[in-house]
Amino acid sequence: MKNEISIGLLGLGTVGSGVAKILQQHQQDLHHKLGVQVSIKKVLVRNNNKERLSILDPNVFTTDIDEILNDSSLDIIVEVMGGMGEAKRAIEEALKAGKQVVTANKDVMAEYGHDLLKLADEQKCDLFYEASVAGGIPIIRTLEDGLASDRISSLMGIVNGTTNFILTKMKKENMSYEKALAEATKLGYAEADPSADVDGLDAARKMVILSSLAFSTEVHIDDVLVRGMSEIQDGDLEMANNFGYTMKMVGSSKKDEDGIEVAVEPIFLANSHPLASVNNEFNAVYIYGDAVGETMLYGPGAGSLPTATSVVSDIIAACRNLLLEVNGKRVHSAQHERVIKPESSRFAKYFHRLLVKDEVGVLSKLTAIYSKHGASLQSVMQHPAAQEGQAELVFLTHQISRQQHLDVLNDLAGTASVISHYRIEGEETA
Ligand SMILES: NC(=O)C1=CN([C@@H]2O[C@H](COP(=O)(O)OP(=O)(O)OC[C@H]3O[C@@H](n4cnc5c(N)ncnc54)[C@H](OP(=O)(O)O)[C@@H]3O)[C@@H](O)[C@H]2O)C=CC1
Ligand SMILES: N[C@@H](CC=O)C(=O)O
Ligand code: NA
Repeated sequence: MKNEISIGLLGLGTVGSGVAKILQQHQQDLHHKLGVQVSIKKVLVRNNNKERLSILDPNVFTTDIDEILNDSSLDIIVEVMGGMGEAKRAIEEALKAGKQVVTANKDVMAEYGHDLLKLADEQKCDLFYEASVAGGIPIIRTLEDGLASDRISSLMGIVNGTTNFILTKMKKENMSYEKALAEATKLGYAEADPSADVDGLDAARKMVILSSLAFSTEVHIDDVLVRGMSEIQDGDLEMANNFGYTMKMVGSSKKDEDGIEVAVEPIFLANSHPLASVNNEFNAVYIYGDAVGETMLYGPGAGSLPTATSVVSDIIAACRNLLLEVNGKRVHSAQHERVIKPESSRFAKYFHRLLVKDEVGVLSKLTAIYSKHGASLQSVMQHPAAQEGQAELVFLTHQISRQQHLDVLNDLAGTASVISHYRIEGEETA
């Protein structure tokens, strides 16, 4: 019977330092819960001249990743380096060496997760990745265990803390986009390359992970429609508010008889929707299951200690499995064939903001385009444009297919310039 479980920690940055703090400061709690000592035996750092966490033994640090991966005395490898190539190799090598792996790396799990989970199954090892999506929120475990009995038909999530922080500051404090991004970066929310956050790729990777789990299907990153923060134009946030909506960067996944659709984009979200009140770096995932109905998980999606709680929760799960000798018992093979919906089968309401010449006949030309594509209009509004002789027109459609939406935008080109356009989710309050 083991009386100590040894950890190799790859990376001591925002998340890694949080993991070290929790493991060191909660030693007694962990010993009580597990009946064994959980010890950090090796820590990978980039160089030895940086100041180190004083709570760690100075002898644990190394700059040689293979010293850790080849150390047969280590039971669990915790990958919190970030990035792709080196992190993926480390996870692979650790699994092949029969070690349990915990990672926070949504980049690797989105791109290579299906194969790595199969390798974990073959090696009878645990590969846990709770922290990879929605930081401190136990969404992976909820989908794998809590809702395992249900059939999930849709997910909608605010799963990127950086962009949610930016949109909150822009709306509530009238802060500039640039200042809000700089603040999110300083607070440790943003990726090493923040373009992954603001261009939507970070959220897209998380939606791949969530959708694959929720629909038991091998969803790929290329299946995700991604639109980033650059789509948002001056005045859009205020316009959303005027119509009873809040702009949010939302990841959404739906599955029905026509297949799966996954998207990450800025949308108009009805103020009455629970996700509309999720602010700052907080995340939330709103799930609809056939049996459970609507349920939502909410919490910090980024930050050192919140994310580290998910990493340590996975470490505890791996420790428990080690002590019971049941590691690698989760079956990860996808149950369903991957069928991705065509644009013509994806339905939503849309917001179109157009700039037109302020002259007679323009409106009838535009409405003719909508009717040509069978796109039913809920409302049309005109606003003064900045430039003399021009006007802004806003069209809100009823539920139309994405194909109709794209066809209308394409035909508008001759009569109007499209300032911005967004999907609308939820019913705005009257
Ligand atoms: N920050 C957050 O809130 C969240 C982060 N994550 C994920 O957690 C992981 C870690 O993120 P985070 O802690 O924020 O990132 P950081 O950049 O803060 O930390 C990564 C650490 O790993 C070190 N490192 C990277 N590669 C190597 C290497 N080859 N050899 C030695 N050291 C290396 C870095 O050193 P150096 O600084 O010298 O480059 C750095 O100290 C990422 O996958 C991220 O996506 C997930 C959820 C939330
Ligand atoms: N950069 C990410 C960190 C957590 O995954 C985010 O902003 O959510
Ligand atoms: Na999580």
